[in-house]
Amino acid sequence: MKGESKLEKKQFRAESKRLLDLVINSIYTNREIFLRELISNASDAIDKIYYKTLTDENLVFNKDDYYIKVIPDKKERILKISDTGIGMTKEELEENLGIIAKSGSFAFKKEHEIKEGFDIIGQFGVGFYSAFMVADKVTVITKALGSDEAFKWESTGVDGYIIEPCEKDSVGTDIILKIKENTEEENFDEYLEEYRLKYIIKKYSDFIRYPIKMNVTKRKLKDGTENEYEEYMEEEIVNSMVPIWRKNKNELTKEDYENFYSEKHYGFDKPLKHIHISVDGTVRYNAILFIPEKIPYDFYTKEYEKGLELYSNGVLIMNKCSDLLPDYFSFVKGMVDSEDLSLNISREMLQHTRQLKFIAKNIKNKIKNELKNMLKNERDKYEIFYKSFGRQLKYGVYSDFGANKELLQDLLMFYSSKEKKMVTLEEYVDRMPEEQKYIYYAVGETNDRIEKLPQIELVKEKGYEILYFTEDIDEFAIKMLMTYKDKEFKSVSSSDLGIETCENEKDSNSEYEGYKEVFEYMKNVLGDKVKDVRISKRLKNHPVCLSNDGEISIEMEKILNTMPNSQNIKADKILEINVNHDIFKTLKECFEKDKEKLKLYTNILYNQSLLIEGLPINDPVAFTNDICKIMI
Ligand SMILES: Nc1ncnc2c1ncn2[C@@H]1O[C@H](COP(=O)(O)OP(=O)(O)OP(=O)(O)O)[C@@H](O)[C@H]1O
Repeated sequence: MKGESKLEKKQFRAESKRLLDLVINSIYTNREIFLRELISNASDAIDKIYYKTLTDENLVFNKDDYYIKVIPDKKERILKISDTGIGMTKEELEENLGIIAKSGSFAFKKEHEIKEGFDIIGQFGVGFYSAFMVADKVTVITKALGSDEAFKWESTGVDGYIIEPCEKDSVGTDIILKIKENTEEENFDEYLEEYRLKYIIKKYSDFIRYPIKMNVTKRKLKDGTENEYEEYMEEEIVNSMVPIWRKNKNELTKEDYENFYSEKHYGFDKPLKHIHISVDGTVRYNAILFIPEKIPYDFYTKEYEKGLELYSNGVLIMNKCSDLLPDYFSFVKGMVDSEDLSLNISREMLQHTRQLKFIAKNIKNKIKNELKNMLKNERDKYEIFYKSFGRQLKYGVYSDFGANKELLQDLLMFYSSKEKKMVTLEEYVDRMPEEQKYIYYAVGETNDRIEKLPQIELVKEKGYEILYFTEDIDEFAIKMLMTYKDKEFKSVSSSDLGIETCENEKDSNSEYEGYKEVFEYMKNVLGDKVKDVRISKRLKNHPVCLSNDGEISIEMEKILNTMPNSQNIKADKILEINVNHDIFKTLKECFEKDKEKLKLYTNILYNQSLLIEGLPINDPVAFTNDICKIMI
């Protein structure tokens, strides 16, 4: 044996050199994942032993004998990752670590025709080399199952590797990394720090199914003293092994989910609702999703990143996989773990999105159903949710040209003039009187302000319910929706309300005929500020209001004009005059006797109608001067 121990320095194969360079410099965006890769390899190696014991009756798998140990040595700048897995023979060392991108695990899988339910993570054969991102030199000491020889593989990177026999007592593999010296840009010391290693293990490998052990520093009171402490080392299992999402729902309490929510830093609040999904179909996956109670501070900003954590068989692949959530459910937090994902080489992105698409669609429906159930059975909770995230659902109705409106329409709620609380569209439509043609809504800054709008008088008098829209997005979403259960939406400010007034049309028209000139004159005074001046059919007590013709409402004009690059979009405004109000007599008198006064009054009335609408007055100084003129 010893006679053979001539140093065999071998070159990596040519294509491997280039690949090694690629691994070290560009495949991974984050150095710390080297530990995830090495731990995944160790876990695979233990899986392989386990698999052998299933098929070889001479072997027994004693769970306690199988673990991974991470041992940092700050002084020597050494980080060692040991496992009690299957180990490698000399040939396997040569094959697996001499040719980059040759995955022994993939070959093992093929060779043993591994069936469902038994999963080995490695498949590309590059993970191991990520060690060179943090180490100058990597040494592998390994003894294969069933062999009494051990071998050492050593490399400092692109210049090749050596393999020589060595001593090792037990079956398994030690990966020994000589950690690089710090540079100006990079702090490599952190990969020797206990707390940092623990953090990385927890982050990426918490759910590896074998124990990952580490000796950790603890403190205790020194014997015979009252306040002197001494440090000692104790072995600890760092990972939690069985992930909560693989547990049976019945075993878990609300607190378990809440703890998971805060451990994972999904939010500082308590989740309003959790959804635990286990799917065992064509694509198998487990997921735990949360609907938060409170809006994350950056939720309605550009900085907010939606997405779910994505695990492949217990190993974290992506922190925020945005493809898993549609924008309208971007408030959902949580994770997905699947055994069936096709990963790409760095495990950072997914090569094929078919499985991911399937999972995303599934998740979307689950969230929708959960929200529907909440709305039906836990109304108070739903209202809390809606207060925080209702706006996002409305954006969902509006965006993508209304592609998701059907899915979301039953989740919408608005404040009702009648019920004095939030109601759904279904509730509104179900109690509509038979003769009511439209779903009426009014737009304003607050419910109180809408309540006082002159425009709502007629609809209210008719006894019809009005939905109050107080958020910018509301009217845009509703315009996209167009109808709900075949009922069209109608703004109380639109020129045609579709309500038959009590006075017959002829009467009011003849009245209009009589005063046509007055309105024509007023229209001329206002020029193109308004499209028309008309008799109001909706006003009961108030003298004037604005309404609009066409698709763009006055509220929409307001919102559109606050946007960058707004094209000064204008609603077609109608100045409506209440002919039953005394003001009308005054206007008529002025028309006959004092045209200058009629001009003055017209401008004042117009500006008043703007104020009621919450629109800016073009010339506030002129307006106050006009008011003064009538005071003196
Ligand atoms: N600790 C270990 N014990 C036994 N064999 C190992 C160990 N580490 C690596 N190997 C062998 O070396 C091969 C190459 O490892 P490497 O991490 O480069 O690729 P992989 O795990 O197969 O794929 P991936 O790129 O997905 O990580 C593995 O497939 C495995 O056969």
